[in-house]
Amino acid sequence: MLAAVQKNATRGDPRSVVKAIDQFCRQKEWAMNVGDEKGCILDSVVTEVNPATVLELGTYCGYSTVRIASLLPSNAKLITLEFNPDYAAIACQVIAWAGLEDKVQLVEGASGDWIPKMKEKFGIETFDLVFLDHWKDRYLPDTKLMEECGLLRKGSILLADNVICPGTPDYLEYIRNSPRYKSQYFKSHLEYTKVEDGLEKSVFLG
Ligand SMILES: O=C(NCCCCCn1ccnc1)c1cc(-c2ccc(F)cc2)cc(O)c1O
Ligand SMILES: [Mg+2]
Repeated sequence: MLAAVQKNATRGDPRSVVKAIDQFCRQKEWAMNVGDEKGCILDSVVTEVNPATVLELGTYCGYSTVRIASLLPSNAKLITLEFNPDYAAIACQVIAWAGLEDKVQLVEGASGDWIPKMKEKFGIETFDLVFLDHWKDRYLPDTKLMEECGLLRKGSILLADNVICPGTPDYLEYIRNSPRYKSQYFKSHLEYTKVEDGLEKSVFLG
């Protein structure tokens, strides 16, 4: 995938990086990027929220990192957490090829360890937008942890990938029944397939 980006995408052109990855995943080898269809929904939410601070849980190869960072205002900060060192190493190069390294802080490690350190390590007060795309059984515990750490403010937006496939049943049940969130489901498809999947957008009400 990285070779395809370096061969087919223009340095410093995030859209060409996104296009090169989508082309590779459609023609050569499926990969678990959020993809072009759900990516458009992600783009519209990022544009609407116009966030100054973003947390991405699950960098993988940096596809959604590039999509989000390319839409951020110049002073905005995107912190992206990746547990797998091999994914992180690729993502770092993909983000650099897109020319977005100044907007992105790629952190390697476990979300459960890093979320409590966000304020002290990165000077973050609260996140305007959180994109959840990591282990599906971590969406719920990490959301509760963000609440406990005071990282969400009235109006913070959580956008969760894969709520249907592979699925995040405990997270959906919690977020849709909690009086502290207002949720909306965006029906779509699993990246590069016809299988149903979707994004759940939730506003923290404080
Ligand atoms: O597992 C996924 N993502 C997490 C990857 C590891 C995250 C590591 N990490 C990062 C930070 N903390 C922990 C994922 C899976 C699929 C999928 C769907 C159908 C299928 F048949 C196979 C796979 C589709 C996605 O869109 C996904 O996001
Ligand atoms: Mg995903």
